[in-house]
Amino acid sequence: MADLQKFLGDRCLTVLNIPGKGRSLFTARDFRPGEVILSQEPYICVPNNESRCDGCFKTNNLKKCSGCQVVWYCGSSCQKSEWKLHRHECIALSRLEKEKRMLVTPTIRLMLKLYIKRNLQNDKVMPITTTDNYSLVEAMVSHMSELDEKQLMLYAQMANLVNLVLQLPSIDLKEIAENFSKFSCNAHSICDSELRPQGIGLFPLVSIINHSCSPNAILVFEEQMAVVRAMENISKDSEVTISYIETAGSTLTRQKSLKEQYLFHCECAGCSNIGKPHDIEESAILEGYRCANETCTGFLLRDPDEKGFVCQKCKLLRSKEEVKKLAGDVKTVSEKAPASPSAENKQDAIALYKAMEKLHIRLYHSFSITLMRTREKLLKMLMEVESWREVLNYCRLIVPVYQRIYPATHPLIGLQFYTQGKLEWLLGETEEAVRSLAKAFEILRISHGTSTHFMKELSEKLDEARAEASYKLLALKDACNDDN
Ligand SMILES: C[S@@+](CC[C@H](N)C(=O)[O-])C[C@H]1O[C@@H](n2cnc3c(N)ncnc32)[C@H](O)[C@@H]1O
Repeated sequence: MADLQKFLGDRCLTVLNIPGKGRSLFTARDFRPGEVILSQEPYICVPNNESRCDGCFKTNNLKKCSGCQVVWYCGSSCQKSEWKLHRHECIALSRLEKEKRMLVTPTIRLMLKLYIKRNLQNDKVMPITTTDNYSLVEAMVSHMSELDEKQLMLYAQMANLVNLVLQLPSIDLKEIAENFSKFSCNAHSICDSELRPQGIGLFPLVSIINHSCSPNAILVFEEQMAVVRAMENISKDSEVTISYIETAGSTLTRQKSLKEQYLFHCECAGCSNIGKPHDIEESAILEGYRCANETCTGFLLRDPDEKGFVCQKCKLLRSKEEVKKLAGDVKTVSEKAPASPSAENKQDAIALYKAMEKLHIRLYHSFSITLMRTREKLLKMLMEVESWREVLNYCRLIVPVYQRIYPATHPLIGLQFYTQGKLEWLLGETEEAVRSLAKAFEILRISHGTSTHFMKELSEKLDEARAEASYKLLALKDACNDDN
C-alpha cells in the first residue's frame, strides 16, 4: 500500500477510504479538462469473442493457435508477446474435450489468465511491479457476502470449470468464486476509439475509482491501455469519478443497474434529486409516453384516477386503452425484428425497424430512449447497406437526443458528430461537414486527447474539409465575378 501511495503521490493522486464507498481516488492538484489523470496497462485481458487476436484484438489475418485450437493470433509478433502466459493456458486448454472447450467464455479465460499470471509472478518468471501485482487484485471489493444463492451457485460452477481446466494442486475454489465476483464489479470492457467493445480486462488502479452518474472523468482505451482523463476542471482534493454504466435513462433505471451489477446505492448529485419535480419530468420524457396532441411537446404522468396518462403541458388525457393498443403493436413488430439481422434479411429488417420507429414516434416522447435506440439500430443497418443519405438523416435525429441526455463533452456526442461530418462531406455538404467535424474534434479531444492515430485522422479530415470548403467558396466567388 505504501508503494502504491508513493506511485499515486508522484502523479498527484491519493487513495482515501470513504465510509460507505470504500477506497476512493482523490486529486492532490488541479486537473484541466482533457488531462490524463491515470493510465494503466491491463493486469490481464482477453478479447470478447474468439475471432480476435489475443494480443492486439485485431480481427484480420487471424490464425488459430495450433496447440489449443481456441485462441487466435494475427501474427508471430502477438503470438510471441503472449507466449509466456499462453504456454500454460494452451497446455490446459489442449487437455479439454472439444465440447468442454466451448464452455471457455472470455470471463473463464480471464480467470485462467489471472491464476497463470499470479503463479508466474510468484515463481518470478514474470516481474512484479507496484502496479502490475496480484496484491492489487486481492484488494478489490467482491461483495461476496451480499450475493444471492443463485449467483453464488453460478460462480461455484464457473470456479469448478476453471479448476477442471487448470488442474492446479493447490487451487482454492472459494477464492476463484470470489474472484468472479470481483470481476463483476471491477473488470472493465476494453473499447476501441469509437467505443465499440473489443475485450475485457482487469486494471487494478482504475478499479479504485468510484462511480458517479455525473462523473468528472472518463475512462477510454488506447489499444489496451486504460486512460482516465478529466472531463472538466477538477480541483485539488476532489474525488475522481467515472461512470460505470450507460447513463442514458431515468435515475431509477441507473440506480437499478448499479445495484444489480455493482451492489451499491448511488447517492451522487444526479441521484439525490430522485423524486424531485425536475427528475420526475426528465424520467417521463426519457422513458414515458408522448402527448395525444401530436403538436404538443409536454410530458405525461399517470392520471390519479387511473384512466391513463395526463399531459403536464396541455392537460390532455391519453387513455390507458390507446397506450395499451399501441404498446401491443410495438411488441408484435419487435418480436418479428431480428436483433442481429444477417446480410440476406437486412432489407426486411430495415423495413421492420422503420415500422417500429413509426409506432415509437406515436407512442413515446420525441426524446425517448427507446425511440433513440431504434434509430441507432436503423442507422447501423443503413450504414451496412451504404444508404448514406438516410444514415445522415438518422444522425441528425439522434444528435439532439444525445445532447439532451449526455453531458456536453460526452464522447458519444463527438462520435456522432464525426459520423455526421464524414457523411456530409461525402454527400457534398462541405460547409456543414466542417461544422460537424469541428464539433467532433472539440468534444473528442477532451475524452480522447489529441495524440492518438484516431484523433490525428479526425484532425486531418477537418483540415481537408476546411480546405475544400475554402476552395468551393473561391470557385463560387470567381463564378460570380465572371457573371458580372
Ligand atoms: C471498482 S470498485 C471501486 C473501488 C472501491 N470503492 C474499493 O474500495 O475498491 C466498485 C465498488 O465500489 C463501490 N462504489 C463505487 N462507486 C460508489 C458510489 N458512488 N457510492 C458507493 N459505493 C460505490 C461499490 O461497492 C462498487 O461495487
